[in-house]
Amino acid sequence: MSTPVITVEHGAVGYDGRPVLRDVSLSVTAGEVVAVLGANGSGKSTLIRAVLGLVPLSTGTITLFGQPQRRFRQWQRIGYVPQRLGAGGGVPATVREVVASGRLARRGLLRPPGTADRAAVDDALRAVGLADRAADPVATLSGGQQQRTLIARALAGRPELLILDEPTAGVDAASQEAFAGALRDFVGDGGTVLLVAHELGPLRPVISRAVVVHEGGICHDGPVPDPAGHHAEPDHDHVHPHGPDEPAGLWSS
Ligand SMILES: Nc1ncnc2c1ncn2[C@@H]1O[C@H](COP(=O)(O)OP(=O)(O)OP(=O)(O)O)[C@@H](O)[C@H]1O
Repeated sequence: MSTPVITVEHGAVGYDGRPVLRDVSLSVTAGEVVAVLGANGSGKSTLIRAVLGLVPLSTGTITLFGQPQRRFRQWQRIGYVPQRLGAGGGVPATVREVVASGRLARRGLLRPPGTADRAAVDDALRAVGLADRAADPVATLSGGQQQRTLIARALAGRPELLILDEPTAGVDAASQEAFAGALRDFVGDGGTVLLVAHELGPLRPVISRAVVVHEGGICHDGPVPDPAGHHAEPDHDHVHPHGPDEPAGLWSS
């Protein structure tokens, strides 16, 4: 069997002494698309930030591509798209410039972009359906298109593992479809994906496994669970309390 791309063993994370994740174990193998689901504040972002080494584990271990995280130096193998901070107004850069910045770790700051860099940027723009917007300032794009630009930036680095925090939250349907297609191509080329999501929408057929975080632990690891009955309806507003046996807010809270 191939070496897992990500292994978390008995991982715990706390902020200011307050535990957020307790005894979390997770393994992701090459070619998987794993969705991390769970209610607001359950610790989904914390889990992927721990994998990326952005927050330290208080106990437990993480390995990346078979190497202990603390000794891992090949961060260019991983592309990361953080949670969107809202409309990023005032960014004067063009779409191409933002996507090209995803090549910096590969080529080094002092070397001018070469043919391979330009090809990687073109491929990434095409993958997310933004080739025709390459010359436009990012600020003139819709929120969904801006999010696609950030995904293209991560893809331009030609990572083997893509980690995304709520890539489709608040994103228009066309962008969600474009992103699902880009993910499918990325995985078809041998990539591995770990993403946080609230609603899977068009991503659902691309997801191979779901991990549900609940009260600091993983309460489900397996096939994508069905959103229970009316919870799947877009206008369901979650004003009622959840039943005792339902992982509260599986899809949203
Ligand atoms: N840097 C931080 N310092 C202190 N507490 C934090 C920090 N980041 C997150 N938390 C807290 O840790 C808990 C888990 O947060 P996290 O962002 O991991 O949850 P989440 O499941 O990703 O939530 P959401 O769906 O709202 O993005 C929350 O109670 C949050 O307030």
